[in-house]
Amino acid sequence: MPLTIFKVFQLEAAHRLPHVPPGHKCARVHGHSFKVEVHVGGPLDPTLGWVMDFADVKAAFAPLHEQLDHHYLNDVPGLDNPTSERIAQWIWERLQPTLPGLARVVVHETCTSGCDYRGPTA
Ligand SMILES: Nc1nc2c(c(=O)[nH]1)N=C([C@H](O)[C@H](O)COP(=O)(O)OP(=O)(O)OP(=O)(O)O)CN2
Ligand SMILES: [Zn+2]
Repeated sequence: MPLTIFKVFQLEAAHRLPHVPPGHKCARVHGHSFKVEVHVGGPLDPTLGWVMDFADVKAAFAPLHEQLDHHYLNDVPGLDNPTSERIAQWIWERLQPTLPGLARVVVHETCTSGCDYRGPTA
């Protein structure tokens, strides 16, 4: 990809990880201020001077933000085990059909941890 652009989204959500060993802190319900980066690659439009309008990235992500923000992620269909990895894949699968050039979905679960997903063929 010659150029990639990205947009960052913030979402507040709760989750628990149902398959961690007994006593693991993440077995308990807890919340995060997740940050999601959506990266889109492609050629530069010579007239507009951009890969894609940031507003189009925001519009594509909006229905997913609606499903995730201020929700208990374990209740979201397809997210019964909402690790950073599964959340990144979940977003990719739903975004890819409507966002040509999707290159990366990065989920920051905390300030220090997260997942960088570049699609199933990367
Ligand atoms: N590979 C993964 N490991 C963990 C995930 C995950 O999604 N993928 N998730 C968690 C927990 O949900 C937890 O909320 C985040 O874990 P952690 O980074 O350990 O959180 P801390 O804020 O306690 O981290 P410190 O930087 O050590 O303070 C666990 N593991
Ligand atoms: Zn967590």
